[in-house]
Formats: sequence, C-alpha cells, structure tokens
Amino acid sequence: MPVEHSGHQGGPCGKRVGEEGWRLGWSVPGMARREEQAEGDNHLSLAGNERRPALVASLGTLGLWLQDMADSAQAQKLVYLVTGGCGFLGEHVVRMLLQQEPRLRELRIFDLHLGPWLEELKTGPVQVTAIQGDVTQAHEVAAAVAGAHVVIHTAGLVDVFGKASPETIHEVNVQGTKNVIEACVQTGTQFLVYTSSMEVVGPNIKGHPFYRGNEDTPYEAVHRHPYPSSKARAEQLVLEANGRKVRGGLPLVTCALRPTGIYGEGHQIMRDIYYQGLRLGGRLFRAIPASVEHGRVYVGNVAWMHVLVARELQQRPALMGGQVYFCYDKSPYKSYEDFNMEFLGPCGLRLVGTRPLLPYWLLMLLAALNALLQWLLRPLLLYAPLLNPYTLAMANTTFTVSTNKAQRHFGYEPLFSWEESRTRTIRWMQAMDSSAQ
Ligand SMILES: NC(=O)c1ccc[n+]([C@@H]2O[C@H](COP(=O)([O-])OP(=O)(O)OC[C@H]3O[C@@H](n4cnc5c(N)ncnc54)[C@H](O)[C@@H]3O)[C@@H](O)[C@H]2O)c1
Ligand SMILES: CC(C)CCC[C@@H](C)[C@H]1CC[C@H]2[C@@H]3[C@H](O)C=C4C[C@@H](O)CC[C@]4(C)[C@H]3CC[C@]12C
Repeated sequence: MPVEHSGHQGGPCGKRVGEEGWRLGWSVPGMARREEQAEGDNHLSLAGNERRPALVASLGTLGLWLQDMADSAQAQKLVYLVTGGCGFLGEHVVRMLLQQEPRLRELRIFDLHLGPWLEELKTGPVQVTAIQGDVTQAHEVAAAVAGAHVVIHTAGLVDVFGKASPETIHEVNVQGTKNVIEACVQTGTQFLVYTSSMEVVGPNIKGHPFYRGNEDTPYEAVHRHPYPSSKARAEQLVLEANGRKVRGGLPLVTCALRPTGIYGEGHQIMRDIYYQGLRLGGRLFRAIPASVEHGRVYVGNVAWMHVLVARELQQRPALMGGQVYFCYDKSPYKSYEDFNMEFLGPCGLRLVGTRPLLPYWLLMLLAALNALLQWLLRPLLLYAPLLNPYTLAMANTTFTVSTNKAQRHFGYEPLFSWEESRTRTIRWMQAMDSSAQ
C-alpha cells in the first residue's frame, strides 16, 4: 500500500527532538563503565590507606591522587569527530562515545543542522564541540578535522524517495567523503571509520536474493539508483585511502561499516508508517510476502559497533585497515512489514492479510505511477511517497546477513539483546504517541 512519507529519514535534530519531547534513554545495559571505573579507583585508594599512620596516609592519598590525575590526563587524550552527529544514527554514536570511550578528551560533532539536545552534553567531563558545517565544503571539513585523532563519518544524504537530485546525493555522499579523506591526509588524522550501507552490495536491480550472506559472499552488485551508487563509490574511496600517508608520515587506517536497515529510537520511516497506520484506522495492509527476509539491526548496536571499531582500529591497524564489516545483532529475520509490526503491534496497529492484498504486478504499476507523478509534479511540488520502483524492489528482495567477522576481528558482541532493542523502540514509539496527543 503506498504510504505518504512526510519527512526525510532522520532530518534536522532540532525539529526531531523538539517535536516529540523525546530523549534517548542512556543507560547502557551492564555498562556504566566510566562511573564504575571511578568508583573502583576510589575504593582502592581508601582501602590502601586505612592501615597507615595519619601523615603517611595523607601523603599516600596525595600521591595516589596525583597519580590518578596524571593517569586520567594521560587516559583522556583523544579527540574524536563525528560527522552527521545530529542524525538518527549520529546521535546514538555521539551518546555511545560519551558513555563508552573513557579516553575521550574532546568530542566534535559536525552537522549541517545542530540540535538543541547538544547543550545538555556540554556539562559533562568531555569537551563537546558542536560545529555547524557542510561536508561538501572542503575548508569547513578540514577545519573540523584538524587535530582530531579519529573521524567517524556518518554524514550522508539518505534519500531513496527522489527528494534530492542525483547530483546533490553525489555531492554530499561522494564529494563529502572525498573531503573527509583529504582533510585526514592534510591535517594528519590517522583513523577514519566510514558508515557505509548494505546497499553497496544489494539488493541489486536484478532482484537476486542475498540470503544470510557475509562479507565474502559472492553477489552481483549492480547499482542504478543514486543513493546506493553514491554509497558504493564513497566506500570504495575510503577503502582505497587505507595506507595513504597522512601529514607527519603515518599511514591512514580506514574501514567501513555496512548497516542493514537500522531501526530504533528516532527512526523517521517507522514514525511515518505509524502515523499512516493511524490515518488508516489502525490498520496496515500487507504488500510484501512474509517469506521475503529483510535485514534489520538496532541503532544502539550499530552505534556500539562504531565506537568499538574506532577503538580497535587503533590497536589492530594491520588486521582491520581497509576492511568492511556488516552491522548485525540478534534481531530476527523477518519481512520488512512483519518486523515493523514488532513495534507497531504493541502501539495498537494491525497488519491486515497473511498474504499481500494486491498482486505484485499491480504494486509495480502503482510504484511506476508514483514515479511518473513525482516527475510530472516536480515543477509544482515535491511528491515523494514511500512506494516507488526502487523501494518496492528493496522491500521485495530478500537481503539478510549472517556473519561473525566483527566478532573475530575486534571482539564485537551486540550490546543490546533483541528483547532490549525491541523494548526500547516500543517505549520510544509510545512516548512519541503520548506526546502527539
Ligand atoms: N538509516 C538506515 O537504515 C541506514 C542504513 C545503512 C546505512 N546508513 C547510513 O548511515 C548514515 C546515517 O544515516 P541516518 O539514517 O542516521 O540518516 P540521517 O539523515 O538521520 O543522518 C544524516 C545526518 O547527516 C547530516 N548531513 C546531511 N548532509 C550533510 C552535509 N552536507 N554536511 C554535513 N552534514 C550533513 C544530516 O543533517 C543528518 O544529521 C548515512 O551515511 C547512511 O547512508 C543508514
Ligand atoms: C513497498 C512498501 C509497501 C514498503 C516500502 C518500504 C521501504 C520504504 C523500505 C523497505 C526497505 C527500506 C530500506 C532498507 O531498510 C535499507 C536501507 C539502507 C540504508 O542505507 C538507507 C535506508 C534504506 C534504503 C531503507 C529505506 C526504506 C526502505 C526502502
């Protein structure tokens, strides 16, 4: 069923956060690492001093305190830059870094649109620097990168609905990535993590299934749509840049993460589908056979993978440099629509039909009609429904991942179980619902 798509995926954070009164819940399961570490250190110094005479104890305490200061000055030395740090994924990466990267001294957040939620981060122990900038502007990127140890490049134009021109998509995704690479080389930044996409592999335009494949599974990657083409080209540039000498003579170390369809708190398309369902009286109509598997991964786990890969890239450059990793977790293999129902169901929506209500040829016709309408109306208005020939092919082609490469190379385990990911997403949707009423 064609459903109207009201906003782009993610979008300016100002709008997103303000609109819903939504905040990410930032207690990561079993991992209040910084706090635990600090507490542990305190216990250690107290226990050590208890048995000594008073003067020795205070000198000892002073010594330990000075040692602590020196250690933490040494430990908190890294500067990270997250491009696109106010996007759907970017915000999660930013918050995850603040929680899980104890060596962080400064976190730079570079985005076209900065969100008001950044203010709340500025009171913490890490210096948070918000930089409003455009990745297509080489000088802005270079200024932001200068002095950073690690760049996590998530900024991108995610558009499969025909909202932006192919030229703009290329400019942001390809030229923007070139600018990031050149900035690293010129300013001497050694580590670059790129957020790629499963779409650099597929589904391809021939509709070949990719059934629980891994990074080495042969697949005919053929792209025509501007978004996957631009992501594929950008990924290639990032991987080719691995080993280039950066300013100062050290080699650039790069790698790319390929998320499948990300879901979780802040997911714009999920929200659009939810509101569409409400408008249809709490019903959605099945369009895709339940047997077509579509890979999904929880945003918190994708963010965690970014943090971990950025950390371990510095420890194992020879193994990880120039590598690609699919992002995966324990989310179940389901069709796009059945997976969405895991969250939409508890919010009161119902998926009607065990089989698609319309035959596939009719859906294709509707998708083609939407594309034609988009083209005809372009001089007057932007018509960008969810259903078009490309999104239909995406949803209707099996593409799922089964791999443990990230675990083997850098010890990745999902931080959030499927139950936790599901609960968090449902909670977010319910909060969104109550704030809309
Ligand atoms: N959402 C998914 O399912 C998914 C899946 C695989 C890969 N990805 C990739 O993950 C990354 C983040 O995607 P997202 O879903 O969070 O999208 P998003 O639109 O929410 O975030 C992208 C961010 O980039 C910023 N940005 C766009 N153009 C920019 C420019 N010219 N200069 C500076 N910043 C700019 C946007 O303002 C936004 O904050 C993208 O690179 C995307 O290709 C997303
Ligand atoms: C045919 C309709 C009934 C349903 C339309 C759903 C469609 C909008 C969905 C289906 C698959 C989705 C894409 C998929 O999850 C993976 C990605 C990769 C990522 O890099 C960007 C987002 C994207 C393209 C999803 C967009 C929305 C899609 C096409």
